[in-house]
Amino acid sequence: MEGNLACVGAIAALALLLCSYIYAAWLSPAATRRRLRQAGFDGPRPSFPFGNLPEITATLAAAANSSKSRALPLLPSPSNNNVDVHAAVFPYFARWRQAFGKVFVYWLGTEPFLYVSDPEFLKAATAGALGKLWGKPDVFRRDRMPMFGRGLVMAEGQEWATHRNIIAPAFSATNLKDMIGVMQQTTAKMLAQWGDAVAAGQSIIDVERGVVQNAAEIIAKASFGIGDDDEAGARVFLKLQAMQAMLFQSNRLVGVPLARLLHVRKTYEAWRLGREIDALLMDIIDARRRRRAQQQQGNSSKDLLSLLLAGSESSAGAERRLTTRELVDECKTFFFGGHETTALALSWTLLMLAAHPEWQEELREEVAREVGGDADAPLDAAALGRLTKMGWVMSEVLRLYPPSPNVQRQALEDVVVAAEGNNNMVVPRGTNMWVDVVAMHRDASLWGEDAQEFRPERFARDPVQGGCRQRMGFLPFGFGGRICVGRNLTAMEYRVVLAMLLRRFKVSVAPEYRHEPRVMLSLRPSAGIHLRLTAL
Ligand code: HEM
Repeated sequence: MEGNLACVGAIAALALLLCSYIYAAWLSPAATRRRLRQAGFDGPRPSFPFGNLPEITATLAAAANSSKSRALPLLPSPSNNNVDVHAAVFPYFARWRQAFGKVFVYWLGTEPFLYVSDPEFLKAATAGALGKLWGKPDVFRRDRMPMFGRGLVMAEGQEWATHRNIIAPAFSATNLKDMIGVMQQTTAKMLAQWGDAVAAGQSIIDVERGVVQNAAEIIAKASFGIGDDDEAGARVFLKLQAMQAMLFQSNRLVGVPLARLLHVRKTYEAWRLGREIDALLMDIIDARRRRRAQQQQGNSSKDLLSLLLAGSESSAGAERRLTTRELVDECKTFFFGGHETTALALSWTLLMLAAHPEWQEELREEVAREVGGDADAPLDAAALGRLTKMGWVMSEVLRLYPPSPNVQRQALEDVVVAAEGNNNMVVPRGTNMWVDVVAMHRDASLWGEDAQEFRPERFARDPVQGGCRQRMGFLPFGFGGRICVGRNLTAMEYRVVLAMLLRRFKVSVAPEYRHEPRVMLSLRPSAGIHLRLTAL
């Protein structure tokens, strides 16, 4: 009798599981699809359970197969003016945009995505009070957990607001000034290595590789004060890099039900490495807390971790202290969110300056004028702040090659978007939004006929928007309350590294460089950026 009851119980539990699976994987997406169609959103036809992933994969494979002939010209020429980076990195979006316009719906597995490359629509859907109706997509949360944990990038609601209030002040101009020394010291090491290579006759350098490694070291030192001779720090740094490499390789079927089962080994590996990193960071943080307590606030460290510890203990941030666990996640967030993005901005800049020697010379002159020519003298924040032309160049590079090529949201509630002619459109709760930053940044209807060209002077006329015809058309750091918290740190690091480099070397494009930008989380070169360096 008891055996029968247990059997019935197990069958009922299984049936319940099956029903909830059918609801989540099939019925609920089908209802959302109907509602999106009724609201007037068109798009390519999805199939169950992969959505539009097969078409995305096939388009990318076709592009990769013909990649030998697909290198783009760096500059348009009479024989080849196909400089359309957007079509090269997102061929499927480029095709769907032609068919369905700048706003449409596509599906990753059973997850609906509202594709947006129209700044007017974006404003109508997110401005003012509507901003609160959008959170971060659940579908990416699990995949990104090993990198960001519950850090600021992933936090929601009151939790996010509390963390942001404690973290934002750490990135103030005054605090960042104290990090210039670390940036200068680390960069000097990289430049010395390049100098040795050039002196030994190896003048062609993959600058992307060096700049990424340099940025990783800077962020590790700036975030949690890891010194060159710090053993625990060095271990955590190597493991963070290993985790980055591993997550990078796993090409997951986002949104496809049960697809995680295909990646059990990688998921386990990421989890194991994640636990090791967490344990090392916890030790570092606990030791720092103890040191702070002994020195009674007299700690001389000026890294982000110290500032967060101080911020979460001071009266200004007294709503709540960040726990050690939360601090671990924030340190990881700074590492994964902060170094590669900054390094890519710098790498693409070096390429642009190599291809536009007149701008390279302009910046070199500006550095000599404002910062001085002594390569060993300490840099100061005021002088770096006067590098106006360098600021235009940074904005123009972030426009043409935004390291974060998209921004994502998910509707926490039904969102009513006011459309033309009083036709309100309802975006159903749970719908994800994919803002195609690359498409908007290269749209001739927003930027003019020279949209594909490198013209930093557009930011001389309009330093904030670069002359973009719509307010939300330039979004290298995202938008709204969730705009990148680290953008001032990036601006500072960019100026330090570029000023030091331009004083020491001239750069030109090496014959082996192939211009094949691609997207793997970030917008990056396919095989490094090879430049010829000439010592000055
Ligand atoms: C060129 C460099 C960088 C780029 C292009 C970039 C881009 C972005 C973008 C697009 C977002 C999402 C904004 C949104 O959802 O609307 C973001 C958020 C964020 N970034 Fe950056 N970022 C850069 C540098 C950094 C640095 C140096 C750090 C820290 C050290 C950092 C930390 C963060 C954090 C913590 C968030 C989450 C903010 C929140 O949700 O409140 N980023 N960044």
